Amino acid sequence: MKIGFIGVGNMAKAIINGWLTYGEVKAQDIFVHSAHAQNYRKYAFENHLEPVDSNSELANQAEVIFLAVKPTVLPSVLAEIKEAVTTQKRVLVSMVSGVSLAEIKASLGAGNHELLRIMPNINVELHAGMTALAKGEFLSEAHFDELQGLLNQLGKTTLLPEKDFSTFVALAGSSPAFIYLFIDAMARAGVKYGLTKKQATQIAAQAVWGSAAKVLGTPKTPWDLIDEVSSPGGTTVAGLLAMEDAGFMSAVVKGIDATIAKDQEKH
Ligand SMILES: NC(=O)C1=CN([C@@H]2O[C@H](COP(=O)(O)OP(=O)(O)OC[C@H]3O[C@@H](n4cnc5c(N)ncnc54)[C@H](OP(=O)(O)O)[C@@H]3O)[C@@H](O)[C@H]2O)C=CC1
Ligand SMILES: O=C(O)[C@@H]1CCC=N1
Repeated sequence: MKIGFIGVGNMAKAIINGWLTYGEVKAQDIFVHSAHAQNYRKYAFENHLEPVDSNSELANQAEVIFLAVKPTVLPSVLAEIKEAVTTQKRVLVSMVSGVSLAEIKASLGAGNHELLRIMPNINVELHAGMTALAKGEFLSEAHFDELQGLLNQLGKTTLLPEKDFSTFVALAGSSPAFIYLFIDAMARAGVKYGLTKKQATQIAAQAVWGSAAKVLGTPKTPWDLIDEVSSPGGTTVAGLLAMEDAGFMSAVVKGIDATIAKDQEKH
């Protein structure tokens, strides 16, 4: 399957790098175009991908087209590729946050366009991603199975109604940044008590990684696990109560609220 990427920024590169690392998709089957020739040509050259001169030419060459541009750029991109997508019956996969399948369909005009909306996160590069999928009404089962198979190789996927995509953006699309913030805050506290930033960051990141693995591998709830770590009269409960006193849980929920509100703003 020949796969094209319109936009080769952070998210597109994470997906492409994830596939290339384990050879799931051949480099010569990946076509790329972005706003600046020096960017997409350099990346294509370094990774033996196929650079293409325009969005419309990419739509002529690739059977499946991943839309990996910012929401504000999407309307002009869809206008450029509309003819090729319609006449050549291309499959479109949009990872653009806040833009529904209905909006994409409306921009493309008449035709039974095969569409898939996805919301990946940056961890796909390490095959530890979390990606939501919403099928367009005309997407064939065969194309859906093939694309889900490719995305499953990059981590976990889940089918999700589009109405829940904004919540998913907060919990998985944007949340790596929130978790980096938590790791950095822990590490900074380590520095306060004399550790080097490098060592403190490694210690905090390993603790987060192991804790996430534990949550994923047990039927117990996080609350059960919190109790297992909290010895009576011990250090953990003292730390937990001080964090809650400073509003830890409501700070997290406020961050999620703001992320969802931003995703739902019209562009
Ligand atoms: N970053 C993330 O973790 C996630 C991002 N997303 C979504 O993915 C999309 C891309 O995000 P991200 O990769 O972070 O953004 P970046 O800013 O890193 O990349 C945007 C890309 O769009 C390209 N571009 C801009 N204008 C055009 C155009 N007219 N035609 C073709 N390409 C164009 C840019 O080109 P150039 O490089 O040449 O300037 C760049 O490669 C967004 O909609 C975002 O919501 C979804 C989930 C997670
Ligand atoms: O910040 C953003 O808008 C995108 C969506 C999810 C992650 N990055």
